[in-house]
Amino acid sequence: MKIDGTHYRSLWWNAERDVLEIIDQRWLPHDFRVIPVATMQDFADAIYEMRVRGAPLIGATAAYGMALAMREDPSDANMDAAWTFLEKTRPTAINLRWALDRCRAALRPLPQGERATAAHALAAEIADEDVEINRRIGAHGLEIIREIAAKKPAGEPVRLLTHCNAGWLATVDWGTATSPMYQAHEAGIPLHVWVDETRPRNQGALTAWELGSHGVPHTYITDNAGGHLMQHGLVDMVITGTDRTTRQGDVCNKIGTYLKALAARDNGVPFYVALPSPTIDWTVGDGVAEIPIEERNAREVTHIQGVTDEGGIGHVRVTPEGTEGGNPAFDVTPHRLVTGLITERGVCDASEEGLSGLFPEHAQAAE
Ligand SMILES: CSC[C@H]1O[C@H](OP(=O)(O)O)[C@H](O)[C@@H]1O
Repeated sequence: MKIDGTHYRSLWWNAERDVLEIIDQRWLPHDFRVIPVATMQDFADAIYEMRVRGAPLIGATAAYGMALAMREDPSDANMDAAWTFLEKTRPTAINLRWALDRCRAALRPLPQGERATAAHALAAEIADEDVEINRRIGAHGLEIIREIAAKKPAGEPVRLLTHCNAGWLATVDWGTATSPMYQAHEAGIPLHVWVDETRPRNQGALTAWELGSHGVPHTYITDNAGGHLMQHGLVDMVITGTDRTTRQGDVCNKIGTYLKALAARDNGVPFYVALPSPTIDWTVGDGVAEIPIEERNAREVTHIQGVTDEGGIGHVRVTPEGTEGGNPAFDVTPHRLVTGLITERGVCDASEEGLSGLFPEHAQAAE
């Protein structure tokens, strides 16, 4: 992703300072701050406080956290302690556990003296893989956008609606839902993106910041406007990310996604989900019944963050003093409402057959 002409990933290893550096997303879009992640507590805070956020980016961050743990103490006991310490930071995005499990499986068989080097290499590999997975998702999603564009008068934009930020900032690079947008834009296909604000943390502002940096036309809308826009034929396609998709294609994503899917179905608008395979939880069938939904601090709902008149970043309370807030951070869209899953291996139906067709190695393992 380019920021003022400079390419950035969302996290990177600073070899000179021998430390992981991240973009601290808590202050975006108003303030671009890069911070080091130097201790295990820094890693836990970075994930829980959403300094880094987004399922794939959380996974890559956790892998670097395991690498730090192996530098500090490469014992089995510390590996398990690091796994537990990091895994408990956020319960819903499966990429966190996926990355920690992958690290532990790769490191456990190694002599302790080799673990720190191997862990660091694996974290870098997971980050690089994420970039390539998302690039491929973009290429497959581009073809869907291209098909929609071909049916429109020349020059008329393809109108996409997206919820939350499944963008470059939610991954190491490209984004998942935004990758097809970036690639379509670069291919010269006219786009217009309706960007859901996505209360309560307003990750839509991150998406607006990204799209603006990339020159993609967009409009920031309230979460409740999408159904109206679809009713009036102003949306050609909905595309979102996911934090965990089950083997039968149920999609867990930011709270409010389910409502968008319902409106899309009611208005005949295709609803696609950009799905990197590490976000598939092959152990879960029924997402509504089985996926743990993170309940975050009510202050995220009772207050809102923004730039104050003095130019600083502050919070204001939007509710009466003493009003209780409820803050489930995700919901689950049943696979019946999903038009298709855009993975790095291609597009498939949101079904066990669809996913096992693209990922037979997992289907066989489950038998
Ligand atoms: C590419 S996955 C992004 C996914 O993660 C977001 O959640 P959060 O901002 O709480 O980490 C949101 O659900 C996005 O769709």
